[in-house]
Parts: sequence; C-alpha cells; structure tokens
Amino acid sequence: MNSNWKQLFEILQKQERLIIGLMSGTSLDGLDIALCSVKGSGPATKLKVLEFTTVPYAEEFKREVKSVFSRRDADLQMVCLMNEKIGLQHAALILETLKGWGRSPSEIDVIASHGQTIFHAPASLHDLKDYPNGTLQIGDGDHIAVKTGIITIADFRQKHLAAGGEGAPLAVYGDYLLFSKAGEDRIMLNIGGIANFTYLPADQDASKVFSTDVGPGNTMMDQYIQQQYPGLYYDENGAIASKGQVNGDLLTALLTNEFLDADFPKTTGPELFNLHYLSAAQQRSDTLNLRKEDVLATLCACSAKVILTAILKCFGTGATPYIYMSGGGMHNPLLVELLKSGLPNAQFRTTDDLEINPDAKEAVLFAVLANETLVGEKTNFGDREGVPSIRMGKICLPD
Ligand SMILES: Nc1ncnc2c1ncn2[C@@H]1O[C@H](COP(=O)(O)OP(=O)(O)OP(=O)(O)O)[C@@H](O)[C@H]1O
Ligand SMILES: CC(=O)N[C@H]1[C@@H]2OC[C@@H](O2)[C@@H](O)[C@@H]1O[C@H](C)C(=O)O
Repeated sequence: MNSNWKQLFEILQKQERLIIGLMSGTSLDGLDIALCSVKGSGPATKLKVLEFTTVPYAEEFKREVKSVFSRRDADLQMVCLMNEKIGLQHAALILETLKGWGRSPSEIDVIASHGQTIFHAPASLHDLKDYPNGTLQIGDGDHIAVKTGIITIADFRQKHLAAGGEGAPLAVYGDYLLFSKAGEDRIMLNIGGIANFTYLPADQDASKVFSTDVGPGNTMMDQYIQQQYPGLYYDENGAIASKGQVNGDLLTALLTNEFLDADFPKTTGPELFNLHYLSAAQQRSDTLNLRKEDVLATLCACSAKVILTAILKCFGTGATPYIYMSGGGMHNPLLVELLKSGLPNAQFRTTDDLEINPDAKEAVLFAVLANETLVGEKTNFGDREGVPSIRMGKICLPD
C-alpha cells in the first residue's frame, strides 16, 4: 500500500483525530486556525478546541486578496497566482502557529481548509439563464499539504453545488452534529461579513434542520468604515454608529431587495451587499448627504433588522428560542442590543456556553466536515433543496 494511503488508513482507525480547521471569511481580517481533538462521528461527534488563534493578514497581503475578492473585473493572472499564494501563505501561517503552540506538524492528522471565497454566484444572484449555481474558493489544498506535510482536505463547497445546493451555508452539517439538543429550539446565529443561522428544532428532526444566509452582518459597515475612515478596519464596539441616528428612509431603502424577501435556505455575499448597494439605497431614499455616523447607525440597524426578520419568520413572535451567537458581529454591543430588544422572549447566549469559542466556530465547522469525510456515515437530511445528504471536500496528499 502506498505510504499516503497507509497513513490515511491509520488516521481512519484512530479513536481521536487531531484536525486543524481553517477559515478565512468575507471580512478578510485574517486566518482562523482551530486545533481540534475529534472523537467519533455523526451525532456522536465529540469535539474539543485545544488551541485557537486568528492570525491577522499583513496589510500588503490583504490588498492582494482584495484585488481578486468579489470583483467581476478581477485580473485573471492575479486570480491564478493568488490561488497558489493563499495556499502557500496559509501553510506558512499554520507552521508558524504550530511552532508557537509547541506542537509539531507530525502530531496533526489532517488540515481542513476552507480557502478564501473570492466569488459567490448562486443562480439567484447572477442573472445568466442556463448557468448553474457557482462559488469559488481559492488557496490550493495541495500547496498546503506539500508545504506542511499534513494531509489536507479542501474545497468543501463544490460537492454541495454538485448535489444541487448553492455551495453554502455548510454550517448546518456541523451545527446539527455538535449543537442539536432535545427539548431546545436553537438558532446558531453567526454574524460574520454575512449573517447566517442554523435552525435546530427541539425534536432534533434532521429533515427540518436548515442553515440560511439572511443578509448583511458586518460587510457593509466594514466597507463603509474602510472607505470613509482611512486607517480603520471596522467600527470597534459600534462606537461611531452609537453616535449617529438611524435614518428611516435609508433603512427602508436598504431593506428593499428581493433577496431579503426570498424563502430559506438562500445564500448571498458581498457581491450583492456592498457599497454600490448602499449608494443605490441612498439615491433612492434621497439620503446622500447624511452624516457618516448616521449612515453607520442605519447600516447597523439594517443588519439587526434582517437578522430579526429572519428569526421571526422561522419562529413567529411568541416563541422563545435559544440563540447561540458566534462571529465577529457578536462583539458589537450596539448590534447585539438591537437584536435583544427585537426578540425579548429569546434567550441570547454565545457558543462559549456550548464550549466552543465563538470566534473559532466556523473554523471548527470545517474540522467537523473533514472528520465526516473521513469517517462519517451520511447524515440524512431528507429529500430537500439546499441540504443535500453528502460528505464534502477533496483529499490532498503531501507527496
Ligand atoms: N469589537 C468589535 N466591535 C465591532 N465589530 C467587531 C468587533 N470585533 C469584530 N467585529 C466585526 O467582526 C468582523 C469579523 O468577523 P468574522 O471574522 O466573524 O467574519 P468572517 O468570518 O470573515 O465573515 P463570514 O462569516 O461572512 O465569512 C470584523 O470585520 C468586524 O466587522
Ligand atoms: C460562499 C461563502 O464563502 N459563504 C460563506 C459566507 O460567510 C458567511 C456566509 O457567507 C456563509 O454562507 C458561508 O460560510 C459559512 C461558514 C457556511 O458555509 O456556513
């Protein structure tokens, strides 16, 4: 048997696997690296986060990623080169981080790499007839495997597309296995660049579980801050938005879009929710001259409103779901306050209460997906659009 398969075979037999989950999301702030110990599979999965860090991207690297991110006019040569460069950079960050943790690459069984989404084009967002759903993550897995010497599972989203999904959100596959609880209606709410949630019903019926994007989380606030306040990357603790006033006309214009009214599950990205979206809404509502802090207050209110509307659509007003938050937006007190006051009956918690660091949650998800690819039996989510019963990812070998 060749040595790669022998090693894989040994990994499959283990009681406990050490898996590094990687995530670099739409905020482009850095690479999340979660070292997880994973036992079992499927609903019996037991996962512990042993180490976690976010390694911030250097400014120059951020600029390079941005040059190909979410742009229809991206230079194809740069896309090609960044596929390799992101892979190499992620490998270097993993090796450096392992060193800092006092661990050697030989201890790690598998890396689960999400890569960097550079374009997301579900059929609902592109208007090209006769073209399928599309999404593209770059940061090649073979580069990570060769440079680290660790078997790498990468490119998770293509199988989801191939099986009829939109390539996202994949959170459902991990959330159901890790967080579903009998007797508790749960919403796993992740507020990243895009806000999304997974609904986990109290009866744990897999055929009712789903994940959906709901709309902008931090993405438009971040883009506006970066455009209007050079040197700032985001509105820390909502400090600037807190000084502004929500403008009702702009808010109504921001909330007027087909995507926001569409049924679940659905996906989106900064391809829709961006500064063009904001300026078109400002033009329609005749609010181009608003103070910057008022624009930010309104963008924050918009994110809160899309999340609230989606959760209410899922549960109705009288319900008392448990909402477990994760993602950078949960550190924005203004946004969280708006959510709490809009859902007075809900219990707000974070995934910390479920022993998963909320900033690590998406990286952990990919560790779970890789574990399922290796040893999972398919979870049956029923015959439904958007949640195909599949295992995902491509296996990249070091030699
Ligand atoms: N203290 C804070 N105050 C306000 N906002 C914050 C704070 N900390 C983080 N954020 C927000 O969280 C963002 C990063 O969130 P996160 O890393 O979850 O996004 P992501 O994973 O890149 O996005 P996605 O999940 O859509 O791919 C920052 O860009 C910022 O907008
Ligand atoms: C195409 C893509 O990268 N989508 C991301 C993005 O970030 C949040 C939201 O949009 C979600 O749909 C998805 O990521 C998470 C991890 C998911 O697939 O569940």
